[in-house]
Amino acid sequence: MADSAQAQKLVYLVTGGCGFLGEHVVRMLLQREPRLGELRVFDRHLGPWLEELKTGPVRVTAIQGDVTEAHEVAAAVARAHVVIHTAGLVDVFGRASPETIHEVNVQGTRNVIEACVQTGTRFLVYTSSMEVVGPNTKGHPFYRGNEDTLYEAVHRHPYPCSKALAERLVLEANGREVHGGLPLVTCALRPTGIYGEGHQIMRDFYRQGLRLGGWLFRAIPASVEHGRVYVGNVAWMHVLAARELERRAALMGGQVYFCYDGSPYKSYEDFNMEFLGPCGLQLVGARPLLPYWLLVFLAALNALLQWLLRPLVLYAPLLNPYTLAVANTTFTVSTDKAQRHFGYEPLFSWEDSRTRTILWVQAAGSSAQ
Ligand SMILES: NC(=O)C1=CN([C@@H]2O[C@H](COP(=O)(O)OP(=O)(O)OC[C@H]3O[C@@H](n4cnc5c(N)ncnc54)[C@H](O)[C@@H]3O)[C@@H](O)[C@H]2O)C=CC1
Ligand SMILES: C[C@H](CCCC(C)(C)O)[C@H]1CC[C@H]2[C@@H]3[C@H](O)CC4=CC(=O)CC[C@]4(C)[C@H]3CC[C@]12C
Repeated sequence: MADSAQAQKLVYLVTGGCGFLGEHVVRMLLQREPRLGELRVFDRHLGPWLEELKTGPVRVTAIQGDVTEAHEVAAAVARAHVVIHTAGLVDVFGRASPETIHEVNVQGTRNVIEACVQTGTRFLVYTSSMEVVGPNTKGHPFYRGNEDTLYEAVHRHPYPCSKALAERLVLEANGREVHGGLPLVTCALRPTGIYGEGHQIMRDFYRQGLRLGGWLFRAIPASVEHGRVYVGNVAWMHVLAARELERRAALMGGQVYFCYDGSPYKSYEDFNMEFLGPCGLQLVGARPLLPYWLLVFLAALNALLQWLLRPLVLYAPLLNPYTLAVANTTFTVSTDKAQRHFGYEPLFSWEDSRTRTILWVQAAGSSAQ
């Protein structure tokens, strides 16, 4: 990736490239990375849509593999210039065991780092999460904070614990000598709640609203702000960070960046209504319909039922003590660090992001009828 080799075509690897974010990163690279020569898409479950990408000018290599298998990761990383590591087990509902979440998110990330070191890949962008910071177990608000905001990050849930550990591994690996003698350059991007085309929870809320005759019921006070960011902008930020890591290695290496764009600050439910409203749903209640103590009780009941039923069936509803705490705690970011460090500007305006998401919800909803 030296200046003298401007014309050199680069090999990129995207782990988790068939997930919600990963697919957008893959498509964004193909559209907006002129130096791309080969794109390797690594995932445990490959999507059929990859086939259509194989007919374009860039060589697209689909690799079915598991990040917890070090040899599979090493084979995929070999001779890649850049790795974008988005693969992860996103589970805050108790579907997977804490051990599995740790294995995929922490050991999987360790495998990616070691593969870079062994094979001589120098540039690694890691998809971290706002959850690395908070909300913490004490429910402290994080109001329009940035990467330097002091906040007591206390985690107990396996998902944020695993993301925090993995992020630390990635940042500590910055500067390690890779095969060939040059230093590894790493950075971590921390999206807040991502929305956009492919967002399964949004689709589930839409279907639930349709089942309830077009109504959704407010559970969280409108005053609780929740940070959200459009998937296209998160993908764009990954592409830009990956592109700039070499030129700005001294500045960007070992750094974290929140993902942000022009999406408005709103409560989780009011924000969802920006898309679900135009699709015909209504949110009932200016205030939560149930008292908070009752939600806490129901969340605890769900947790108990999940535990009791586990030997028989997987019971994993949206409401549990952890999701309630996250949804009910203000967490919003306000920063320009990515702009200052690598020239990031959102590619999609809020209006574009909103329109694209509405069209997707409508299509996803009608295909479910
Ligand atoms: N969805 C969100 O709101 C946020 C997500 N993130 C992070 O973004 C990344 C992507 O998340 P999403 O796209 O939402 O999730 P997703 O579940 O849609 O995508 C994750 C992808 O990783 C793959 N994967 C899982 N385990 C694997 C394994 N053992 N080996 C290989 N591939 C494996 C899955 O098959 C899937 O395609 C994750 O690292 C997540 O922690 C961060 C902040 C917010
Ligand atoms: C499922 C929650 C909303 C339901 C609340 C209820 C039952 C009261 O209506 C979601 C609220 C906030 C979401 C999380 C947040 O966006 C931050 C995240 C970051 C990640 O890295 C992964 C996903 C998530 C934890 C996200 C998960 C769903 C919510 C808890």
